Amino acid sequence: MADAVLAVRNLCKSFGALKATENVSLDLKPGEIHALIGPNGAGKSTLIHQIAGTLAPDSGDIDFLGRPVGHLGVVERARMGLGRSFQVSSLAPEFSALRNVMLAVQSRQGSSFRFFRPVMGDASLIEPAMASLERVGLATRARVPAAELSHGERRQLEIAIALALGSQAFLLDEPMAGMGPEGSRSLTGFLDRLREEAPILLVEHDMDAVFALADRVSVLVYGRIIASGTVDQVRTDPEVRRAYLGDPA
Ligand SMILES: Nc1ncnc2c1ncn2[C@@H]1O[C@H](COP(=O)(O)OP(=O)(O)OP(=O)(O)O)[C@@H](O)[C@H]1O
Repeated sequence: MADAVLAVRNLCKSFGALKATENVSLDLKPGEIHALIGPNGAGKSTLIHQIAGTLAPDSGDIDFLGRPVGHLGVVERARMGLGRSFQVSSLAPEFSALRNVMLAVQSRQGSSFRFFRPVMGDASLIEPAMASLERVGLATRARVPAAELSHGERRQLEIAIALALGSQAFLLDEPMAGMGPEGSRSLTGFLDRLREEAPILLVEHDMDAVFALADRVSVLVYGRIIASGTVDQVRTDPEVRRAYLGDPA
């Protein structure tokens, strides 16, 4: 798949006798949301960990932006623009939204000579940080401490940070977790726009969100992908209905 941003081929990972990832192949193309769904314990998080680099696969290949990344650590993959978000919160709650993003811009610039300079007065940090906040629709909330933002706004702030760090693809593990119906709806609208910034591999149990957002859906059961296709293809697949969605008949 020449134009895939992310390509996973024949990935395998066992924990003792348990095959948590069994020969999984999938890809992520520019501009798309590819949802990964499946019952509890299917191996979704284990797969995301292997792609992000926090867990080593037993075998298989991972290519990102056309380069093999399987041998790289999590920090190197993140530096290349593989952005994982929402499970390990990187926010400093007492700092404003702006300051949180400025710290990300500063770490991307990686210039240690800035160390003794006050972050808040530094125009070369403010401009790109405000631009990231604007991209996620949080510019008007720039001065609000992260702790005072709503749950959904904190998700947006995490994405602004990921964008400031140069993310070229997002690995989102259950972004809707802990959100009420209104929060879920507004985060769904946000993710719908975010795909234009970078494609998203989305692990999510909220089927309303998945069916509203996904260009493609892959269904993972006991570590294996049992179906992959459009929302309609997957929804009507008899094996998927049996194994996961529940057949009303
Ligand atoms: N470090 C580990 N050591 C041993 N077994 C593990 C480890 N991590 C995960 N597992 C097992 O691997 C399987 C897949 O777990 P995983 O958390 O990836 O599933 P999941 O699809 O993300 O589940 P959920 O939807 O509940 O988050 C489970 O049986 C789990 O108990």
